[in-house]
Amino acid sequence: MRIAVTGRQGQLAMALSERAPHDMAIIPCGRPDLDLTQPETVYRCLQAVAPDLVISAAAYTGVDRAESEPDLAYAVNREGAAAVAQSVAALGIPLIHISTDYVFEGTKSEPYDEDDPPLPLGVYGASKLAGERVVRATTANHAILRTAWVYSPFGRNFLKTMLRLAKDRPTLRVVCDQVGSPTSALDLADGVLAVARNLLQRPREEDLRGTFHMTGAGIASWADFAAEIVAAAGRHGGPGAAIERIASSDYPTAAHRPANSILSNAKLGRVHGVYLPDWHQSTNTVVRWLIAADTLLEEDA
Ligand SMILES: NC(=O)C1=CN([C@@H]2O[C@H](COP(=O)(O)OP(=O)(O)OC[C@H]3O[C@@H](n4cnc5c(N)ncnc54)[C@H](OP(=O)(O)O)[C@@H]3O)[C@@H](O)[C@H]2O)C=CC1
Ligand SMILES: Cc1cn([C@H]2C[C@H](O)[C@@H](COP(=O)(O)OP(=O)(O)O[C@H]3O[C@@H](C)C(=O)[C@@H](O)[C@H]3O)O2)c(=O)[nH]c1=O
Ligand SMILES: [Mg+2]
Repeated sequence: MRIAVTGRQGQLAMALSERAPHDMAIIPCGRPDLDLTQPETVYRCLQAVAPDLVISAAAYTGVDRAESEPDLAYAVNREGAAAVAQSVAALGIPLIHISTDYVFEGTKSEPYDEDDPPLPLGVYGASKLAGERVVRATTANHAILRTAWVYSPFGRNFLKTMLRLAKDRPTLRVVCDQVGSPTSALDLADGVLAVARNLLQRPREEDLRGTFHMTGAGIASWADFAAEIVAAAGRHGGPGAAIERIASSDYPTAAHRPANSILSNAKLGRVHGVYLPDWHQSTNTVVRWLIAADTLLEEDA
């Protein structure tokens, strides 16, 4: 199976290359060959790659930056998604499109289901929701997978920020009134590839198509997640720090974020038979990986 993935250095794109089994070839497609802000490059690139399926992993992911760059956020997350969706429709192949918990307002007291009404609080979430809508309107042969709080050894993420800050500071101030499910990009890659296999092997099953939630098992506040990150760092000889639990009102940011980001993964399990592991163990795995890599770098120097 040939699988084209948009984005080269993105967390999920890197994790997909890392985790793909031998019968799946991952072909990363990125700038300048495939630029989501240049729609004509998208079809040209995907047609040349001639994949069996496309995973749309590239996106504008700067949540705070998007508030002051809405045009670019929409160009990538809506128009770029449209270009990918039109290309897969023309090629007659399935699409896996990745979306986010930030399409929700976060006021529900229970985990969000796929058919709960979205109401994004910021530009990033609104642009991603616009991308979902254009995918649904363009090709029926899709799975939209909403994930959340992605961390990995690659790219930029909260886990790496915490390890970096812990090197310089005795105390990290972290919000405790936003809850969600931290999701390792490596676990996410396994889940996405399992869905890809289902879509390719069962082309006529409509139930496998549509919108699904896919996050790590278990829940945490950002402060809980930070505490687990520094605890894992302590176990593996990394930097230590105390976590001060604060309210979102004491950590002003350009974008508002949902208080409840918890997504129900029940439909994904029932329909696709996919279950991601609990975030605690995966956090430990990623922290250990990063500290080992850092130690190697220091030995090189
Ligand atoms: N990170 C998170 O916490 C979450 C992410 N998501 C969604 O999951 C998906 C994967 O996220 P993640 O891997 O973390 O993203 P990253 O921010 O790590 O990577 C984004 C990727 O998008 C690429 N990209 C940005 N602009 C363009 C463009 N104009 N043309 C082509 N490529 C572009 C980047 O390219 P380059 O390699 O050149 O830099 C990069 O590879 C995204 O759809 C995101 O919205 C959903 C929930 C949580
Ligand atoms: C760095 C830092 C952040 N925070 C807060 C700010 C924010 O409310 C929360 C998370 O901050 P971040 O900016 O790292 O995370 P953020 O960019 O909001 O992460 C989001 O990214 C997009 C792409 C998604 O799709 C979401 O699922 C989610 O993962 O933690 C602290 O309280 N203390 C800190 O030192
Ligand atoms: Mg951020």
